[in-house]
Amino acid sequence: MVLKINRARKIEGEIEVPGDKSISHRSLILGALAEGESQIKGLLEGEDCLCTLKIMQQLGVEIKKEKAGRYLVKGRGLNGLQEAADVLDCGNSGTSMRLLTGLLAAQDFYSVLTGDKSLRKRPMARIINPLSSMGAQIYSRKKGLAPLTILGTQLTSIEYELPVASAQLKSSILLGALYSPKETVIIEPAISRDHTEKMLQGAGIDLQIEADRVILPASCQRHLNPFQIQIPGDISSAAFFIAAALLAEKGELLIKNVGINQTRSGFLEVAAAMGGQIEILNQTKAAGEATADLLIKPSQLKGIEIAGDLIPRLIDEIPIIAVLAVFAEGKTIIKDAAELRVKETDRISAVAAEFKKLGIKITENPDGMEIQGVDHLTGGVKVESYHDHRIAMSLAILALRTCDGLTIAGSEIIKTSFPDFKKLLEKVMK
Ligand SMILES: O=C(O)C1=C[C@@H](OP(=O)(O)O)[C@@H](O)[C@H](O)C1
Ligand SMILES: C=C(OP(=O)(O)O)C(=O)O
Repeated sequence: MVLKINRARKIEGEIEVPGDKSISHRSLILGALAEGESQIKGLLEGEDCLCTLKIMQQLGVEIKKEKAGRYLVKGRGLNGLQEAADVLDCGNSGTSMRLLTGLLAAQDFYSVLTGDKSLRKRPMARIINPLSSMGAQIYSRKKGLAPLTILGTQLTSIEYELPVASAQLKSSILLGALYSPKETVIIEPAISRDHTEKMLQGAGIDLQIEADRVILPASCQRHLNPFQIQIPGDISSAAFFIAAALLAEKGELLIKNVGINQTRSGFLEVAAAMGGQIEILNQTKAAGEATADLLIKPSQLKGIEIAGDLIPRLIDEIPIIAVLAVFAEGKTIIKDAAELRVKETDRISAVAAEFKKLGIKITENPDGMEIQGVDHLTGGVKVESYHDHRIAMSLAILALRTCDGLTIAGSEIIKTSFPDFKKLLEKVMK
């Protein structure tokens, strides 16, 4: 599917973005493991989360849709999942595959997890290795690639230092560790998103969080309480609209009810450091997660350096930060972000290749990129999504500042995380 986006000088209005993708996956999984019925409001109905939803149903969990975004999950307890009759398809979703592998490794049945062409190229050895040390029996294609075959078994605990700051890896180990009576310790090289920890604690699991580690104390009898959750708007989706409003010439955009959890909100810090005018209003907490309304005004941006521990706190926002950098004065340098090479596509080379088509000066480095700001972009060319939703949406926002717009090929992939992206963008383009 091809998406044509034209120049927009004014971005204005009041919107809400769909529910947080990370929290949506976790609500479905943890709801299924709870003892009783959980109610989820604001679930993201993007394809990634719908894959998790379908897999939980295949594992015997009853999940009822009451209305848009509102679901009842009939939890079966930690030991109530059933063997699925078929292969479990994670589609494009790394979160589904990595979290569910940890969970399924500890069940007393056999499972096979697969995914689309992109997911079958993404590294799974990072979860297979620690889970195998816990006793898991997981078989993969060469180099740890999916499909994965899992012969569920009793897992033991682990003390493990993560080789990368990855919330998927941390969560995968934690889900498996719930089934071990011994203590598990996970040490992080830098803080990654902590939704799993917050939600497990919220469901009554004793979990200790220290500066660089998460500890699941020994326990013979763990169980999860059912919960009610209102999922906040996804800051990773909001980032596209924040960028559109910052780069506009005129207007003002209010985005209501966005999750601003500290471990996720690095984008807001970067946008502010670049000179972006973003007011954080009506801060509150919903289900342990900080939320706020964001008021964004057109801003003159300047280039900065982005590196170190900040990277995991904005990892999915780097393609859209690269778009901000194109229209910032001076140079923006992004370092320590080699993880971008193993996302839905290699996001460093995808951004570099597509920006070069537009005449933007960008240098690709092994762990990041350097972008020189421009005054003016002609556009009028066809660019590619690389089957990556965040690349497609970043290019759509870039198009708003080109004279002749852009045509984005492969835009159907946007539905993995933001099905109404185009509709919402058209609503605020004036
Ligand atoms: O745990 C999660 O929900 C996610 C963690 C991040 O991946 P990594 O754990 O691979 O960094 C992020 O890129 C992904 O979109 C969602
Ligand atoms: C990397 C992403 O997701 P996942 O790893 O779940 O495919 C993303 O949404 O940008």
